Amino acid sequence: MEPYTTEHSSLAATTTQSQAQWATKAWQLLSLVRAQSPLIQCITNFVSMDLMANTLLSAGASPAMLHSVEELPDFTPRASALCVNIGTLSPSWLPAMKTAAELCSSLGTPWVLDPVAVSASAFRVNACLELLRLKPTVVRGNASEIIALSNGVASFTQPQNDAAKGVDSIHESMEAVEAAKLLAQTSGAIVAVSGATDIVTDGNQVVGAHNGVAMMQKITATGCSVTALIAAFVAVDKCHALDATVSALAIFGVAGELGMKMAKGPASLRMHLIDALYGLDEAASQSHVNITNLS
Ligand SMILES: Nc1ncnc2c1ncn2[C@@H]1O[C@H](COP(=O)(O)OP(=O)(O)OP(=O)(O)O)[C@@H](O)[C@H]1O
Ligand SMILES: Cc1ncsc1CCO
Ligand SMILES: [Mg+2]
Repeated sequence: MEPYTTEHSSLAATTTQSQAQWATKAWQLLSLVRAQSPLIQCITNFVSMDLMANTLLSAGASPAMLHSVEELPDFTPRASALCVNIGTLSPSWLPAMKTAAELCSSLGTPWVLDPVAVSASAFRVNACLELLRLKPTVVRGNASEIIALSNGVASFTQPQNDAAKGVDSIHESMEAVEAAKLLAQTSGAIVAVSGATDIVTDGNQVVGAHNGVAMMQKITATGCSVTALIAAFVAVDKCHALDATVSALAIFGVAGELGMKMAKGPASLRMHLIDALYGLDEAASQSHVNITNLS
């Protein structure tokens, strides 16, 4: 296999990549994660810690769930990327999230924000707006979260998200394309919307990953976990954050598809998805990764 490095110009982001080229890229980035085992600091919710850490491990990365503000000056500079997730946010956690994000931004370390249930409260919206000011490399949410956050950024108020169901989306990802583009333009982040088609945009280019199975929504924290996987992929290809983001989403989706062949329901899918991610090979990547340029 031809080695993939950030200097590898033939695989630089373009709007005209074929599906086969995207599949090659996704496989090469997964291979880089396995080879480099980037240290990924996760400041995340209590629900997701286990699945997130196991997702990172099975992909070849090295997770560390450190969130004490006292440790950040020592530890965060050693991380290759940071994942911040507000799922079970409380006031005592926010300073650590902000301090870690500030450290990463000042060090040029990529960091990724997951705005879980952002429309649930004014506290969450304000926390996300403060975190967005610290320049995340990527924001990944479900469609309802990205629509709400994009509206919140535009109006600087708590979004009216009439029927949001807590952490679960009530919108399809394709409904959030314009909100994602606006959020990317206003924040400077790559924005990813998970769903049947995962949408990724830099505010101009829009790419879709058409992998995964619907039952992944029935396992809590699959979204949180793919956000951490995005952090691992961006860690090994900092210069192409859009490509790394869509590759991580596609690879996680492929693991879901392969895992589903052996699963009987959400609990066994959770186990088989992790096994499939661990064992995913080049042939499966080439035949299953389904990324297309949507604009
Ligand atoms: N209808 C679907 N078909 C295929 N894959 C899907 C579908 N919906 C979601 N997924 C996949 O499931 C994973 C989780 O996405 P989801 O949108 O459910 O995240 P989320 O709502 O943030 O989850 P959580 O908050 O529980 O972590 C992603 O990898 C996504 O691609
Ligand atoms: C269920 C749940 N509640 C807060 S965070 C979380 C995990 C999925 O986002
Ligand atoms: Mg979520």
